[in-house]
Amino acid sequence: MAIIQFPNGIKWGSATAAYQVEGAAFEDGRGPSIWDTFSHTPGKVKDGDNGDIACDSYHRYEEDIELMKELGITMYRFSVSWPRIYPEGTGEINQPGLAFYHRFVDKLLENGIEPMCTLYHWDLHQALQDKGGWANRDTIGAFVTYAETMFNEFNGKIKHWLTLNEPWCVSFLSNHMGVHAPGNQDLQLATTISHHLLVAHGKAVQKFRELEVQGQIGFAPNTTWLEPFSSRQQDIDACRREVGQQIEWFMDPVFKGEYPQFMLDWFNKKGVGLQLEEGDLEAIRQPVDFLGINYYTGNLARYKEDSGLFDTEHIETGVERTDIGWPVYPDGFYKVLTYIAGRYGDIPIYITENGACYNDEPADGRVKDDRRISYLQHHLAALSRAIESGVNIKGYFLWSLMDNFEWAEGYSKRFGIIHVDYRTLVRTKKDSYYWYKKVIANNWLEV
Ligand SMILES: N=NNCCOCCOc1ccc(-c2cn(C[C@@H]3NC[C@@H](O)[C@H]3O)nn2)cc1
Repeated sequence: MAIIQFPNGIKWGSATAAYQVEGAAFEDGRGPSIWDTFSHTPGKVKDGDNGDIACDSYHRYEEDIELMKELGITMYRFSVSWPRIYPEGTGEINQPGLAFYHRFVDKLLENGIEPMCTLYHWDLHQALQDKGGWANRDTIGAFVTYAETMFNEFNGKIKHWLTLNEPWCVSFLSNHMGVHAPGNQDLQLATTISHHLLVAHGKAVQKFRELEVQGQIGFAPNTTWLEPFSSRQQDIDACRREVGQQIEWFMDPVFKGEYPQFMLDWFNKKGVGLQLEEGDLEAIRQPVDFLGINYYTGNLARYKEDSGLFDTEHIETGVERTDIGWPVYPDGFYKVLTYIAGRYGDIPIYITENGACYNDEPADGRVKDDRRISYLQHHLAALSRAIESGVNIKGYFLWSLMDNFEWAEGYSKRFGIIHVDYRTLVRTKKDSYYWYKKVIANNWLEV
C-alpha cells in the first residue's frame, strides 16, 4: 500500500443543493421553481419523483450538521433556493426565507464549518421562466438583485460564494438536450441562454466588488474529459469540441474575455450564433477569486460524421461504470485539472463536486459501498497527481453528503456517503462516510 499525503491547509468538504435536499417546497412563503413544475409534469422525472419532501433538510438541518461535524469537514457547500427569497421571482423579499438560511448558516458556523454558498443551483422561479427565463435578458437583472440581497444579508457570515452551478447543465442539457428543466430542445435557445448566464455571473461579481463583500467569489462549471481514440487529427478535434462545450465555452469568456473561436465556428456551422450586447464581454471577464470544478466522468471518443452535436462517438472499452451508467475514469480528472491550469494559469481551484452513484442499500444497519470507496480512492489519487503537478487546489467537496433528488433520475440514483430512507427519512452513515472521515482526519490516503 502507498500513502498519498495531501498538502496542509487543503479544505475537506461535502456538498448538496437546495432543491435536492430541502423539501418544504410550499412552506414559509417559498415560490414555485421550474423544477417544481418539471418534476410534477408526468414523464419528466423517473418514477414521477419530485422535491416536495426530498431529504426534509429544511427541518432536519441540525441533524445533518451534526453528521457533518462528526465527519470532520471544515467546509460545506449548499445552495440557496432563489424562490424562497423572492417568492414572485422579483419584488418583495420573503423574510422567513432569509431567516431559514440565517439559522442554517449560524448553525454551521457554531460547529466550526465554513459555508460555501451557491446562489444559482437550477431552481429558477417559474414566474421568471414564464417570461422567457434565462433567454430573457431581464432575468440577468433579477439574478443580480437576488445576489445583492444575499451579499448584503450574509456579508461577513458567508465568505465563499459561487454564482452559478454547472451552466452547461442549465443551458445545453436543459434547453438543447431537454433532459433537465425546463426541457426545451433548441440549440440556438441553449446557446443564447449560456451567454446570458455568463453575463449574469459577471454582473453578480461586479456587484460583489462594488459592495466590498468580505470573502471570495467564483463559479462552478461542470467538466468531462474525452481521450481521442487515436492520434488522428479528426479524433483529437472531435474530442476538443465536446469537451470544449463545457470547458472553453464557459471558461474562455471569464478568463480570456472571449468565446473560443473553434466553438463559435462549430456552432455557426450548425446555424447558431451569439447576439452580444455592448459591455457583455467586459462584464463576463470580471476576475474571480477561485474556480469551482465539478468532475464525474470521461471516456474515449473518436470522430464520427453526423454523430451527435459534435460528430463524436464514445467508445465502449469495458471500463467500470457507476450505477448511473457513467464510466469510472479517474485519469480524466487529472487531465481536466492539468488542462485547465495550463490554459488559464494559476487560478485557485476548489473541486466543488466529485463523487459516484452507487445504489447500495442498508443491511443490518450498515451500507457496504466498497465501489464508492474505490471510486473516491482513485479520484483523490488523481487529484493528488494534479496537486503534485502544480495545480492550485484549495479544497475538495465530495458530492454528496447524503442521497438526494438526482434531477431527472429522481431518487433512483444515490450519490451520498449517507444513505437516506425516503419513506422514514432516516439517515444511515455508509462505509464511505467512515472512510472519508479517516481521509479528512489524516489528510492522507492509502492506495
Ligand atoms: N436525451 N438524452 N437523455 C439521456 C442522455 O443524457 C445525456 C447527459 O445527461 C446528463 C449529463 C450530466 C448530468 C449531470 C448530473 N450531475 C450531478 C449533479 N451536478 C450538480 C448536482 O446537483 C448533481 O446532482 N452532473 N452532471 C446529468 C445528465
